[in-house]
Amino acid sequence: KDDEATPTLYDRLGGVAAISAVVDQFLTNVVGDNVINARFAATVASPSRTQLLRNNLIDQICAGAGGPCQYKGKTMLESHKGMNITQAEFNALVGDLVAALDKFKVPQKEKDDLLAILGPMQTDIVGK
Ligand code: HEM
Repeated sequence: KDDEATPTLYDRLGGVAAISAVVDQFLTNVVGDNVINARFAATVASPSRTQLLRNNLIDQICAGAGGPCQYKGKTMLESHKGMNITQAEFNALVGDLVAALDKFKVPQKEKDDLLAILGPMQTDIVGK
């Protein structure tokens, strides 16, 4: 029966409102993270650009988790090409995301499931 099906990660995370709150905390963490915040200086200096990144991240996580959103941004390869992002920078960003998930007490299973969606994107982001 439908209502006995395993809920999607989207539902288990708490829907788009909960995802938006995590993304906002994540962006706050990134801005305070000296390992990577210089990468986002131009973004943070522009409210419209910050807004676009926020919306793209929410849509990306919502859609990846099986929610009713559509990611409208560039591919991960396109958006990070030419940046030469290091593994250490990638790990720092993931750490900022985990800290945001922890702040909202997202359970280990849901953290693992989300990181399993985002982790493989590393191949299109690091060293490009
Ligand atoms: C799993 C890891 C990551 C994900 C899911 C991710 C996701 C995204 C998304 C959705 C965008 C917007 C694409 C668009 O504008 O169409 C973006 C842009 C960007 N990302 Fe990442 N990213 C990741 C890792 C990183 C890392 C490690 C860095 C650098 C330390 C980084 C730096 C940037 C920058 C500077 C932009 C451009 C923002 C702007 O247009 O103002 N990303 N990323």
